[in-house]
Amino acid sequence: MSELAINARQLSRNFGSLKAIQSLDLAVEKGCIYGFLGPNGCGKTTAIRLLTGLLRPSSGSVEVLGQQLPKSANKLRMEIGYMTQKFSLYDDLTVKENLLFLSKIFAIPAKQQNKRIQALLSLYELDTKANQMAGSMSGGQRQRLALAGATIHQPKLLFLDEPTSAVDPENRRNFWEKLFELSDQGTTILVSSHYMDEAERCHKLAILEAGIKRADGKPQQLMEDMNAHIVEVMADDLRTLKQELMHLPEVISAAQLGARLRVLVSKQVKDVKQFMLAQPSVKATDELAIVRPSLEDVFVTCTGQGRQ
Ligand SMILES: Nc1ncnc2c1ncn2[C@@H]1O[C@H](COP(=O)(O)OP(=O)(O)OP(=O)(O)O)[C@@H](O)[C@H]1O
Repeated sequence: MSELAINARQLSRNFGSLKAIQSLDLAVEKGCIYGFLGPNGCGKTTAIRLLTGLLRPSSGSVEVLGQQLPKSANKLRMEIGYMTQKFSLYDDLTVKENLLFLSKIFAIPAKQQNKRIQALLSLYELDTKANQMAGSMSGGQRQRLALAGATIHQPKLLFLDEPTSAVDPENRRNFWEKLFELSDQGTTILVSSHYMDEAERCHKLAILEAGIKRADGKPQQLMEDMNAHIVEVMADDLRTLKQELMHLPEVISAAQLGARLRVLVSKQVKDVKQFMLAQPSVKATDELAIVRPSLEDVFVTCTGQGRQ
């Protein structure tokens, strides 16, 4: 087995009576991009804060880069990078000043600071922005600066909390290119997201709901192991059909996608076409197609979101 960058056992954190994280077991292999996928409030930030040593667990244990948390939190600070959900740099400092400030915090020797900053400015395409106030940059530029800041000390392990929630698809794609480059160089990355396409790019991921890990594994494996058939139906009255289907215990979810209804049916049903044709709103002439699962289907199946 590969070495683990993160090894959490039965990790829990309560806030009063709220169980924000419950009995989380997590094994993140070194060099991997690991995703936390889940809706708002499911505990992604809390889990990240526990894994960075910023928050103490109510119970359970965490080992990060071979060291116990929270005991070794200070020592680990130099080995991990953390890009928080909100832009955490200074709006009223220039791009270069922000990086210079961070290089001092992370005790980069004075002689190396300039070289490291220039390398980051070039890598994150910020050369022409070096003297611009961070507060006046676009969302994509701020995000690249935040990543430059989080990696200034070349951490072995990088935590990114919903890093692309405020940027357009092209900037998101570019950002992921940078993450793959970091991963290729051996950095382990744990990234939280609620975007399915983003989760699909991860080597492995965990699906969280209400503080509980509902599933984990490689995205492809999670899709292959799904305990549901997926049928797309083209019928005249999709709204009525949807209402009809949602009353059936075998139906996990039904979502309209343009002119089709995408229906997830439990694998307890052996012949899913026959099952669909037995519904009053489905006619024998309606188009029915069994399709391959997506990560969103996995998510809906293991969190019960489709029934809400
Ligand atoms: N310091 C705190 N005190 C009390 N409750 C908290 C605290 N931090 C988090 N919580 C609660 O714990 C739950 C999980 O919050 P968390 O921020 O970890 O979720 P999240 O998945 O990161 O959400 P989002 O995607 O909206 O950032 C929420 O119900 C939140 O209100």
